[in-house]
Amino acid sequence: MKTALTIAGSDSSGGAGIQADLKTFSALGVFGMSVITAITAQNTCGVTNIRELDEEIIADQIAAVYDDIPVGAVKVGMLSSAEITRVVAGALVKHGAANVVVDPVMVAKSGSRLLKVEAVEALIQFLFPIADVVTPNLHEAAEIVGFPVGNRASMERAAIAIKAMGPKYVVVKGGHLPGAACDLFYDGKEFAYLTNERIETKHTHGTGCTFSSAIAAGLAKRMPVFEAVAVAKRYITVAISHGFSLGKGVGPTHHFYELYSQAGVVGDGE
Ligand SMILES: Nc1ncnc2c1ncn2[C@@H]1O[C@H](COP(=O)(O)OP(=O)(O)O)[C@@H](O)[C@H]1O
Ligand SMILES: Cc1ncc(COP(=O)(O)O)c(N)n1
Repeated sequence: MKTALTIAGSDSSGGAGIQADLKTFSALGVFGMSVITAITAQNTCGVTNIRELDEEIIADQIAAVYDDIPVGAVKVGMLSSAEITRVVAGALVKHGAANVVVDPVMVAKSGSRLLKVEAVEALIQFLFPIADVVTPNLHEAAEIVGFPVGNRASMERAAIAIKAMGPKYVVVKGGHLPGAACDLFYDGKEFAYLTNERIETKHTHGTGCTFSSAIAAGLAKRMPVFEAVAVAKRYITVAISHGFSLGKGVGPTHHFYELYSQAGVVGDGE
């Protein structure tokens, strides 16, 4: 059985964070494990409270998993603070983590901050150098590089600047661009665009979490990185096209094994 670990925040409404990650792992036929960094009181309308866990229990969760179970890939999501970021990076180094996907989660779709402004520097300093893939959206890319990112030319400049911070691959997500949903993949040499038609829906809660977990699932299945990203792009497109209205606000993406096997996104799940 292939395994993947998510290190992220809990979303009580089940659409994003740890919950979206575990649903994605399951739908893609990978055994999911989780380390919780923070608990959000959250629903489709927004985040009403955040409680960070202390660094000791975060490090102990990571040790409990790595000391016992082979981890095929790890996805890192919400880290909340600079201290948590440092502890997670240190633990991943200590345990020799491989196939590290970092989704630099900063702000929820509803506008609440999920990573303190002063923690962005720690993310760049401690986690980017050990990341295989980093997956910023346009807003996160801009906050990381310090210039606006809003079209293909600036996405390419941002990808080059982020690559120089240490990750092996960068995917700048263009979900917030006008027009097609166009993501930029950069390996340090060439750019490749992964493009799908924009799906007209407001139900996009958890899209970034789902996409980065799907990449981790592909890496856990030992796919080459570009293939894992391409499969994740197909997965997120199907997940958004079956997104649905739940609650009063922004509904979630859909994760259902049968759907993905019919769409040819997953095999037999090994
Ligand atoms: N309306 C949409 N239609 C199709 N794909 C989308 C749509 N919105 C986002 N995506 C895709 O979903 C993934 C997550 O992107 P994005 O929304 O930019 O990230 P985040 O959730 O971190 O803000 C990307 O592959 C992006 O292209
Ligand atoms: C706990 C948690 N983690 C991450 C997100 C970002 O969600 P999205 O994938 O919609 O950007 C979120 N809303 N809550």
